[in-house]
Amino acid sequence: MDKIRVVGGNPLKGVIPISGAKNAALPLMIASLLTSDTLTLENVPHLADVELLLRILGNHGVDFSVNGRRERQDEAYSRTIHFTCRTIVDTTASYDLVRKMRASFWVIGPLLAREGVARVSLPGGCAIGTRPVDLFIDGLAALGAEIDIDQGYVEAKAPKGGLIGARYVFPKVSVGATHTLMMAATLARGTTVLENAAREPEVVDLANCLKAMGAKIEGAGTSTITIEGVTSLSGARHSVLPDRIETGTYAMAVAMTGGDVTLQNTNEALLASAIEALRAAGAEITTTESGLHIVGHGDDIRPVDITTAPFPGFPTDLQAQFMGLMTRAKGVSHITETIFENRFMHVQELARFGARIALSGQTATITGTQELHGAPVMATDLRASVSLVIAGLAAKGETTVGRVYHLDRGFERLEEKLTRCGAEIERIAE
Ligand SMILES: CC(=O)N[C@H]1[C@@H](OP(=O)(O)OP(=O)(O)OC[C@H]2O[C@@H](n3ccc(=O)[nH]c3=O)[C@H](O)[C@@H]2O)O[C@H](CO)[C@@H](O)[C@@H]1O
Ligand SMILES: C=C(OP(=O)(O)O)C(=O)O
Repeated sequence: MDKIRVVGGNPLKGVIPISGAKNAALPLMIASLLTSDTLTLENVPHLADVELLLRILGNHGVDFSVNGRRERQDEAYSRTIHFTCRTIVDTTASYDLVRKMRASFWVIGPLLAREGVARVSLPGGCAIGTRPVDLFIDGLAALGAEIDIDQGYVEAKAPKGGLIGARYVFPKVSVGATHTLMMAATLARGTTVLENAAREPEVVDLANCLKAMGAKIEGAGTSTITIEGVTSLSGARHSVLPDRIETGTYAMAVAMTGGDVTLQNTNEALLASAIEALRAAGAEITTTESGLHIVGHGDDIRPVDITTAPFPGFPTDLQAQFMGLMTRAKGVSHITETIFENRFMHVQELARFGARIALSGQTATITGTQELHGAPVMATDLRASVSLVIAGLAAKGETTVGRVYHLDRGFERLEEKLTRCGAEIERIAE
């Protein structure tokens, strides 16, 4: 199993191109199941989750072809992928594949909408909480689907004539259930109104792509989304939006190492709450023509309290990285996690660097220390693992991070991007 070796102490300096967002690319790829025409997606990141979803979609009957492109060294490796699903050949998504990635469960919406039937294994994904699927089941049932759970599979059947538009109020904000119900409703008869819907930029990106395919959707980006069903969708060409979590992660790495970096192909509006927290911590952040310029003061980080919340709140996917930053703050900070009940697995690993963190319920209290020391640590999930890499960049001495397959799920060319900014980081094959 590969490891990442980091020797800390170098401030990051240079340019980092931001890739297309994993969490937008996945639902966009799934949308290809809704049409027999070709959906072309540009700026698709090269990640393990994307490759796995290509396999899953292939099993359902999606043909795809990939064009790679990288014109300049400082550009992200941007891929354009053409997806064509002339007919759905299998409406079952198996345990073997779906258990590896939460988002693969979302195929249930398009399969049901287009074929009237779907059998999808209960999902897996990062072990950051129990992550039930009750909202998907209740929402699809509101659209008229009959749903059973049998042997770990959700079996869904649409009424004769297809799903029927309805009003559904999410009892809790869910990104995945919003994506899934929005996709399902595009081909339902009549109007669907989703209330208390997720407002994440990835939901807006999916809605924009679905609209380009002929769907009638209003209100994406607000908590009420209205979808008027159409009889069929066509192909389209769409570019995946920039990865706001990758943006925030590198911004925090720069703040923590006291660097000076331009993040290209991204924008502040995607992560305003995280930028506000970074500024409060002392990082200087300005908007450039095509991205953000960050200057960090690694020995002068101010403590900042944050609480994670659905967009536009502070993203849970940046919580671990912000905790890494706070371990070097001059004072005490508090981080409260409200989205996932078990998303503090990085705490015991950060402690190996000499960080002082106390946990009480859903709140971590971090007492900053000026000096972190490199250590062997273990990645536990995607965002936790990158918090260990950035702590390693700021620590004195050598760090090795085990189980890097977590990182490969969501960070495109991490070592390359960091090396080009002066970091001493390499992958060791074992
Ligand atoms: C691939 C992808 O885009 N993953 C993101 C997505 O995950 P994902 O879509 O899985 O997260 P959700 O927004 O659904 O989860 C939010 C909360 O709702 C709960 N819930 C969700 C569905 C349900 O049926 N019942 C229920 O109780 C979850 O357990 C969690 O406590 O949004 C999360 C929250 O921003 C991010 O951390 C993930 O990176
Ligand atoms: C938690 C994440 O992914 P998933 O929802 O696929 O587990 C993530 O992207 O941080």
